[in-house]
Amino acid sequence: MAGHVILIGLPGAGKTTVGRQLARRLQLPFVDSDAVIEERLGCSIREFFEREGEEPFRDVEEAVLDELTRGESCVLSTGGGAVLRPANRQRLRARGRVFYLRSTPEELYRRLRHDRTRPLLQVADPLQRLRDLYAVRDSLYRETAHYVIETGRPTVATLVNMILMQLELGDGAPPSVQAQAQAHG
Ligand SMILES: Nc1ncnc2c1ncn2[C@@H]1O[C@H](COP(=O)(O)OP(=O)(O)OP(=O)(O)O)[C@@H](O)[C@H]1O
Ligand SMILES: O=C(O)C1=C[C@@H](O)[C@@H](O)[C@H](O)C1
Ligand SMILES: [Mg+2]
Repeated sequence: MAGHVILIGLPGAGKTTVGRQLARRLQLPFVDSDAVIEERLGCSIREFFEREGEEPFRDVEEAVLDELTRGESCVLSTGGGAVLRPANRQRLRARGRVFYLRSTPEELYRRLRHDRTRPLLQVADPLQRLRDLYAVRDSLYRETAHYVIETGRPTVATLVNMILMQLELGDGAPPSVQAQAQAHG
């Protein structure tokens, strides 16, 4: 199977965790755009955010996403904010099969409540922050994605299988089949 498999979703959605296992199953390289960005910046995203602010970070992110989606086929785990810029949304959708790993803000909070690495969540009320991010971004993820995968209950291994199943359905799968498969989440 040629082409990029691209995972999008909020912080904690499982893009890195699911992406690594999926890449193993597909025998494709796994690439985490946040890791590539940090390599390029020579510091953590958190440090860069604190020093330079969000827009300079988004500029680097857009350039890296453009580069990675023009490169060799891989499973690409994107940063949570990758869908914020229209140019990113168009490129991701045009250059790969895009999966939105969807979770509720409450579930994401349970997964990340002890995390100190995600800059957007270093606030007094991280749950409210996740709710705010979800309110803004859910529609952007849906607009970008070819498939929505509900991640609340299945194990990571099951999620990987669900994605593999969707990939085997291929580009020509009728919307009703896709919707049915989505509903199994
Ligand atoms: N489907 C899942 N069920 C339960 N826990 C999960 C699931 N997916 C991921 N996790 C856990 O949630 C945490 C965050 O997962 P992960 O780092 O993969 O998210 P991410 O989408 O890559 O986040 P970010 O956008 O911040 O990089 C990890 O501790 C991971 O083990
Ligand atoms: O949700 C976001 O906007 C972000 C998520 C992370 O993956 C990083 O890309 C960065 O911390 C920004
Ligand atoms: Mg990640």
